Amino acid sequence: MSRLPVMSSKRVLTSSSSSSENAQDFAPAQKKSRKDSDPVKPQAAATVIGTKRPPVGSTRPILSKPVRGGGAATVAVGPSRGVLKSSVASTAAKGGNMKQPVATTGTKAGGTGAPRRHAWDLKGKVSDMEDKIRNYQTRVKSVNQENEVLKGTMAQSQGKVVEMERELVRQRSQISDYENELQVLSGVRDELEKVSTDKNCLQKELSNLEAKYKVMETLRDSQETELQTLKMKLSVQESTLARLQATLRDTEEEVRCLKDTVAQQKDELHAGEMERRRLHNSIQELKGNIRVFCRVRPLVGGGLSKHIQFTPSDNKTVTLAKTEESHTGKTAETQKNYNFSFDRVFGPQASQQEVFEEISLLVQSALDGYNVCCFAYGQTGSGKTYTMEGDEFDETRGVIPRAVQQIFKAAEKLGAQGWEFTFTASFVEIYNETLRDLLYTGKASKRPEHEIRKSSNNEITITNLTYEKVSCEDQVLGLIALANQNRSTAQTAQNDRSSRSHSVFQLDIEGVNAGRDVKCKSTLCLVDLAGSERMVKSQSQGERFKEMTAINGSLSNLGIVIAALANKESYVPYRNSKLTYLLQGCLGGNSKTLMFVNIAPETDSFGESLNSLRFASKVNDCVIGTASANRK
Ligand SMILES: Nc1ncnc2c1ncn2[C@@H]1O[C@H](COP(=O)(O)OP(=O)(O)OP(=O)(O)O)[C@@H](O)[C@H]1O
Repeated sequence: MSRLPVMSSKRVLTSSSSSSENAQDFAPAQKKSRKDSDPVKPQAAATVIGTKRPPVGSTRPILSKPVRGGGAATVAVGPSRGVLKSSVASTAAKGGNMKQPVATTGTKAGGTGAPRRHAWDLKGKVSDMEDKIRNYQTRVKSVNQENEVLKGTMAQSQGKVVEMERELVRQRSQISDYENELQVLSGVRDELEKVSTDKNCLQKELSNLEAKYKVMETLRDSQETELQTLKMKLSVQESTLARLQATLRDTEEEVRCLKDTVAQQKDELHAGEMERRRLHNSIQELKGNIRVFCRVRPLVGGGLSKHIQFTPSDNKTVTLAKTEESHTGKTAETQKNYNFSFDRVFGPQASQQEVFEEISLLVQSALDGYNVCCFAYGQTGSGKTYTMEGDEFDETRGVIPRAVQQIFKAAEKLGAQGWEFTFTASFVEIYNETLRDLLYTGKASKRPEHEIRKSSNNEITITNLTYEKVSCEDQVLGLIALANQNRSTAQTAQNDRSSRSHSVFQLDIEGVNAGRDVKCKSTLCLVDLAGSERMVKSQSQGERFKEMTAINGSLSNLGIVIAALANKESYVPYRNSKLTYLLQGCLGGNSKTLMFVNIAPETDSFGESLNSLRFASKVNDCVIGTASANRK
C-alpha cells in the first residue's frame, strides 16, 4: 500500500481555497489510493484531526471538524482538479443526498477510529454505504471528467509536440541555415582579417611611399634649384656657344684652307715619292742592276792575312797576292797579284751594319715595286751564312733580319701616305736538285714533294710549299728560326748538309694605294748558296761527288744565266738548274741583283778564293737590262 505524504496539521486545517493546491500536490497518491482503498471500510474515512496520520487506506479523507452549532463541516482533501473539488464541495454544501457521516464530536481521533453504527442500524449502514457509493460515483465522474480534460490537454500537448517538432525541424533548418551563414560569415571574417592584414601592409607601404615622396620632394626641390643654376649656366654657355660658333666658322674656313693645303701637299708628297723612286732607281741603275760586293772574313785565329790586300782609298779593290818560287832557282821569288774590282769590298773589320747600309737602298727598291735578289757566293766557311743571317745578337744580325726590319718600318711609313702592304714569306732549300720546304711543320714521313711552276703571267711558284702571310718583323723572324730548325734536323742526319745546299728566303710584297689607285708587286729574294769549292780539291766520291756535281752544276749555271742576261741572248737557260729556275723572276731584266762574294782569308783557301773572285768578277762585268718597277 502506498503511503500518503505527511501533511502538517496547519496545512490540513487551511481553508478550502488552499485545498486545491493541496489536492494537486497529492494527486498521484490519490489516484492510487482510489484504486487500493477499500470502500467497504468507512472507518478509513474517519475524521483525522491534528498531526495524526490518516488511517491506512483512507487516501481521501473527509475531514470533519467541529462546527459551531452542532454541525460538522466536511472538507475534502484530495482531488486537485477544480471540477472534482467543486462537485465535492457542492455535495457537501447541499448536504442533501449525501448524509454527513456521523462523527462523534469530541471523540478523540486517536484510538477510537470511525463511529460505528449499532449493529441494528442497518439502515444507517446502508445509508452510509449509499453515501459512499454516491461519493465514489461522483468521484468517478469527476475523474472521468478530469480524464477528459487530461485527454484534451494531452491532445493539445501532442498537437503542441507536433508543432514543436515542426518548430524543431524549422529551427534545425534555420540552425543549419545559420551554420551555413556562419560559415559564410567566417569566410567573410577571414577575408576581412586578410583585408585588414593587407590594409596594414598597404598602410605600411603607403607610409613608406609617403616617406619616399617626401624625399623625392626634397630631391625635386634641390633639383629645381640645380635646374635654375643650370639654366643660368646654360644661358651663359649659350652666349659662349654663339661666340664659339662664330669662332668655329672662322676655324672651319681655316681648316678647309688647311685641308686644301694638306691635299696639295699630299699630292706633292706623292709626286715627291714617285720622284724619289725614280731617282732612287736611277741611282740603282747607275750603280748597275747587278752589283757585286766582296766580303773577306777575319782570320779564324785573328791577325792579318798575308795574301789578301785591300786598297783602302776606294773600298772597291781587292788584291790576291801569291808568292811564286823561281823554277830555275836563279831568280828571286816573284809575287803575283790578282786584282779584282767590285762595287764594294768589305774587309775583315767591316761590321754587319756597315754591310747592310750598302744594301738597304736595294731593299727599299723592293718596296718600290722592284724584284730584288741578293745572294752570297763563296767556298764553305767563307762567311756566307754569317753575311745573310748573322748571329742572334742585335749587332751581328745579318742581311735577312735587317732587310725584313727595314721593309716593315718603311711599309709603316708609307701607310701614312695611303699605302697598304701584304707580305707572304716562304723558305726553301735546294739540295741535290731537290726542293725542300723549310717552313714545313708536318710529319717527316708525310713531307710532300715540290715542283717549280711558272704561271701564265710569268710568276714562279713552288707546288706544296708553305706560303705564310706575315704582318710584322717578329713573325718573319719566327719563320727564319723554324727554317734553321728544319735545316739543323737535316744537318744531324747528314753531316755538313747545310754547306751543300742552297737556301732561298722569299718575301712577296704587294702594295696598294687605293687613294691614288696605284699598286705594286715585287719579290725580295735572299739566297745563301752552297759552298763553291772545286771537285778536285775535295776529292769527292760517291754521295759527296753527287752533291758537288749538283752544286757546281747549279752555280755554273747561275754564271751562265747571268752571262746570257748580260749578253742579251734570246735564250736564257733558267731551267738548267732548280736554282736558276727558281730565281728566274729575280734575275731577269726586271730585277735588281746583288751578289756577295765571300772570301776566306786563310792561305790554304787561296785557290778557292781566286776561283770565287773570278766568278764574281764575271758577274760584275754583266750589265743586265734596265729594271722597271712592277707598277700598275
Ligand atoms: N765577317 C765575319 N766576322 C766574324 N766572323 C765571321 C765573319 N764571317 C764568317 N765568320 C765566322 O766564320 C765561320 C764560318 O762562317 P759561315 O758559316 O757563315 O760560312 P759559310 O760560308 O756560310 O759556310 P757554309 O757554306 O758551310 O755554310 C762562322 O763561325 C762565322 O761566325
